[in-house]
Amino acid sequence: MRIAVPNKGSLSEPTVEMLRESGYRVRRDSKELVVADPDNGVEFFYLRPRDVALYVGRGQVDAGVTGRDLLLDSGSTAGEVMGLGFGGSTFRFAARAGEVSQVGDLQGRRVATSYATLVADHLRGAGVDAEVVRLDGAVETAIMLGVADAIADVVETGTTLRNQGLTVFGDPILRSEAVLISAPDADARGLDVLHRRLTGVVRAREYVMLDYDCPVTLVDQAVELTPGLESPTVAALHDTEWTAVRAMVPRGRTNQIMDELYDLGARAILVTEITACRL
Ligand SMILES: Nc1ncnc2c1ncn2[C@@H]1O[C@H](COP(=O)(O)OP(=O)(O)OP(=O)(O)O)[C@@H](O)[C@H]1O
Ligand SMILES: O=P(O)(O)OC[C@H]1O[C@H](OP(=O)(O)OP(=O)(O)O)[C@H](O)[C@@H]1O
Ligand SMILES: [Mg+2]
Repeated sequence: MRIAVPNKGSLSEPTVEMLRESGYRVRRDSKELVVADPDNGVEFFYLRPRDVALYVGRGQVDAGVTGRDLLLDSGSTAGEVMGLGFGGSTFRFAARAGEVSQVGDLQGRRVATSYATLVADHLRGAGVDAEVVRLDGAVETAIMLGVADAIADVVETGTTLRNQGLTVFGDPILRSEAVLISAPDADARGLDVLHRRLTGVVRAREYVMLDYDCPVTLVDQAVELTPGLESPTVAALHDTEWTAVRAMVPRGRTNQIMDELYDLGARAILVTEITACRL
């Protein structure tokens, strides 16, 4: 089983971290390009994020991690297996405020981007005939320097656009995140294990483990707030008027649930991270 991993850029470190949490061997320094993990029967290839989809699409590696936007721009036949919940961004058009306000206004004009295939496909789909100017990066500057009338680029916080006095227009072209991709003829067993392990980490990040003590008389109300997955663990305490409850709760609601439990009368409410799981 061969797996491609981004060697640089925004997706690299979070991917390495996720693979580590999934029990795989990862590189020790950023110059290592190939890492053998014989215990798991895997070889990792650290490649440019943009090249991952090409290798996977040609079947030279079985699977890889890249951005959905990079996958679509590559034109590769690799397929998306799952979203990994990090590296989130939107892909958007932007221009100087007032100059271009909808995609139709791009007719006959110039759009700078590092994602030329993705943008050309989108413009074609919208029936707009515009010149796509392919740049390597820092595309926000292309308007100021007179190379383009608009840009299409990754927007995460929007800081880069704001700094250049640019405003987004039109609907987002794409919502992207890091994705696991696979070759059509990938090693099915290896891919299955990888998929399951990554899912275990992605799901674990969506939850935390909550432990608390609750008066026995209130336990039914408490477990309504923390129903867990199948059912919460309810265990006896030495003091028979109290009981201990343990349940997974959605991470995003942790503090709200803690407040509600406290108001109800629960005490010693503790939150613990879950690093991996099989649900
Ligand atoms: N703030 C961000 N800037 C750029 N890409 C981002 C950002 N957040 C998430 N991404 C995602 O990272 C991928 C691009 O990674 P890539 O390594 O090519 O560029 P990068 O992170 O901008 O690195 P660099 O430009 O320094 O080489 C895309 O899938 C993109 O959606
Ligand atoms: O919305 P923001 O949080 O500002 O992030 C988006 C910016 O970050 C990336 O640039 P990067 O730093 O990778 O430089 P590059 O354009 O040279 O790739 C991307 O191309 C945008 O310019
Ligand atoms: Mg970049």
